[in-house]
Order: sequence, then structure tokens, then C-alpha cells
Amino acid sequence: MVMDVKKNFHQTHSKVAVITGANAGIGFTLAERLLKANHKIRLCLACRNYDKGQAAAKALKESSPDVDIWVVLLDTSSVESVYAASKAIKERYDHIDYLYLNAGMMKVTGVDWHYFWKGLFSSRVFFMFTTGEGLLKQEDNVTNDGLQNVFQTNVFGHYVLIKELEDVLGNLSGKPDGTSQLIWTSSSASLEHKFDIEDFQHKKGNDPYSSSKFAMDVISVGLNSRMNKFNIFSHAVCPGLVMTNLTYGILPQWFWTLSLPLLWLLRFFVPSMTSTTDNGSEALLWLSQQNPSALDPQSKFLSEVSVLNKPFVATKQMNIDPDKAERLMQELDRLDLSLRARYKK
Ligand SMILES: NC(=O)C1=CN([C@@H]2O[C@H](COP(=O)(O)OP(=O)(O)OC[C@H]3O[C@@H](n4cnc5c(N)ncnc54)[C@H](OP(=O)(O)O)[C@@H]3O)[C@@H](O)[C@H]2O)C=CC1
Ligand SMILES: CC(C)=CCC[C@@H](C)[C@H]1CC[C@H]2C3=C(CC[C@]12C)[C@@]1(C)CCC(=O)[C@@H](C)[C@@H]1CC3
Repeated sequence: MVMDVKKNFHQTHSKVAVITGANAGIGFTLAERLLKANHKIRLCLACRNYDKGQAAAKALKESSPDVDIWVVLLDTSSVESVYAASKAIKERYDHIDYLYLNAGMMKVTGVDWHYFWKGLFSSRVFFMFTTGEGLLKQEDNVTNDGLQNVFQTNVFGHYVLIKELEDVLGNLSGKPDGTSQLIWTSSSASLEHKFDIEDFQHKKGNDPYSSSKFAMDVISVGLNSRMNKFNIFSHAVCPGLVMTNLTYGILPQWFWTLSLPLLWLLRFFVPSMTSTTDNGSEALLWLSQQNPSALDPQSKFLSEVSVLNKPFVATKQMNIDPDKAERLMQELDRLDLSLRARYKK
């Protein structure tokens, strides 16, 4: 009897997930949950600090000692670091199933408490708790590559990473039925009116974080138009308000701990008060379990939570003009080319 041993790519291949900013917060919990859901998954923790990355890998291996976890040094605020990390990633994996574009930062110098108290007793209170609009005084600086730091860290570094990894994504990896998902950790602070295509790095504005998160959503839509034909699908996620180093950089941990009862009460009206990294990573994990070709390229996926602390995934239409998205991507392509010329890449 002749056995048919020819199996397709999906039956034989162990899934590979690359997560940027995986050593802490939402990225670390996502790594834990991906492993719990599929212990055969191969994980790449792409971190800017090698020791923190190794510590995260060690912690993950404590609960699953036999798993394939690898740490690669990646600083999204440096294109040379992105080039080096991509090269190392491609040497190790011939296909990536999930590329989580999660690393992110914001530099907050203060909270506008006057605006907060006024907002608390106004009709914009729920919007204020969902987006944080107008409450945070932020600063930005210029990276060694000469770009705005928040833009380069949150957006452009990831855009270059995707371009560098193109030949291990979707069917461009040479696997005819290979599929890849690009999953952006965006935010409900992504606000269209904070973004200006003429100033896409947000050199002039005062809310670089919201601008960067809106740019992410636009790029995600644009990537679908360009890349769905290669079985590469892009989606953006809002994790909600989660207690992590990012929020501890805004106000001290003790303040957030004391505010937890209030944040839980707010869940009656604002389901984005996810609070924990477990709740916040819900939509990121959920997306890895979906057929991406069946998802609307204009949908944003929100991690939300019920009053009883049960996480769920909600969707929101983005209605982003694909032509606008293509225009932004062309700007980023030009910037990418000029930096490649500088670094002779
Ligand atoms: N917390 C929240 O309420 C929300 C968070 N988000 C988004 O979630 C994502 C994860 O943040 P969160 O887990 O909250 O915060 P954390 O600060 O806990 O995690 C951020 C991760 O990104 C890494 N990172 C920062 N800058 C760089 C860089 N230049 N290169 C590589 N890695 C970098 C950090 O590394 P290191 O440890 O070395 O600093 C860390 O691993 C971010 O994109 C954030 O904008 C979105 C909505 C709400
Ligand atoms: C909790 C109390 C009593 C006060 C805190 C007031 C603000 C500091 C706080 C209210 C809404 C928060 C918020 C964010 C930061 C902190 C707040 C402005 C984010 C902007 C953090 C990063 C994100 O990506 C957003 C989704 C958050 C939106 C809400």
C-alpha cells in the first residue's frame, strides 16, 4: 500500500510568532498566552535590551521548558538595528506566521489636572477616559537617524521591519499556501485630527502618541491593499487602558493601584478599562486564531472587558481612505530609501 505522505505547509509547519517589545507589559503576556494556546509555537522576542529579553525568555521557559524561544536585539528607533535584527530573523526562520508590531512608547511630562476635573463633570468624560485626549503633556526628541522618536519607535521602525522581512512573509516566503498576519498594537488614543500627512512625523504638534497610533491604523489599511494578494494580512488592535510600564511612566504605580476601584466602576460605561495585561492582550491573541482573509481590512479589534472582568473582543470600523493610506506609505518608502542610501543598504 502506498501512503500519501505529502502534507501541506499548514499541517507540517510549527507556527512562528515574532513580537516586538516582548520583554514586558502586553507583549510579554501575549507571549505567555500564545505559548499556552499552542505549545509548539516558535517564539521570537524582539527586544531592545538583550538582558531584559533573556530574562523574559527564562520566565517563559519556567512554565514551558521545552519551547523554542529566541531573543533578538531590536531597537525600533534605529534603522540599523532593524536591518541587523531582520537579517538574524531571516537566518533563523524561513516563514513568519505572526508578526506582532507591539513595541511602543510615549514620554509624558505631566497631567493637565485642571482639564481632568473639568472633563470629569462634562459630557466628554467617557471619551476622555477612552482616549486620554487633552490630558497629557508630552515631549518628543530626535533619534540618531534624525527622525521624531515617537514616530520612529512606534511606526517607522516597524514599517522598515515589515519591508525587511517581506521575503519570509505570506507566499513571498516561497510557500505557496503560506499566510502571515501583521498585528499592530494601536490604541484608542489613535485620533485622526491629531495626524497631518504634511507633518507625518508630528514635528509640530503636541500629541505625538495619538498621531503615531493613527498613522499605524492608516498603514495597516494600506498594507492590506498592497499585500493581501501575497497572503499577508494586517490588522490593528486597541488593548484598552492597561497598567504597564507605559502607564507607570505617566503616574506612579501606587496611584494606579488606588484608582483601580474607580477604573473597575468605569467599566459599566467604558469597556476599554481592561487594566490587566491578560485582558489587554485578548484581541491580540484572538487575531492569531482567526482566518485573516475573512476579516475586514478596515476593522480595528478592541480588547474590552465586562463589569465582571470577563475579556471579550469588539470591532470598530476605521473608514480610512485607501488612497490616503497609499500616500502615507509612499512618503515612508521615500524616507526608507533615503536612510538606506545613508547607511549604504
Ligand atoms: N498600556 C496601555 O494602556 C496601552 C498600551 N498600548 C500600546 O501597547 C504597546 C505595548 O505597551 P505596554 O505593554 O503598555 O508598555 P510597556 O512599556 O510595558 O512595553 C513596551 C515595550 O516596548 C518596548 N520598547 C519601547 N521602545 C522600544 C524601542 N525603541 N525598540 C524596541 N522596543 C521598544 C519596551 O522595551 P523596554 O522594556 O526596554 O522599555 C517594552 O518591551 C505599545 O505600543 C503601547 O503604545 C496601547 C494602548 C494602551
Ligand atoms: C484614573 C484617574 C483617576 C486619573 C487618571 C487620569 C489620566 C492620567 C488617565 C485618564 C485616561 C487615561 C488614558 C491614557 C493615559 C492616562 C489617562 C490619560 C492612555 C492615553 C494611555 C495610552 C493609550 O494608548 C490610551 C489608550 C490611554 C487612554 C486613556
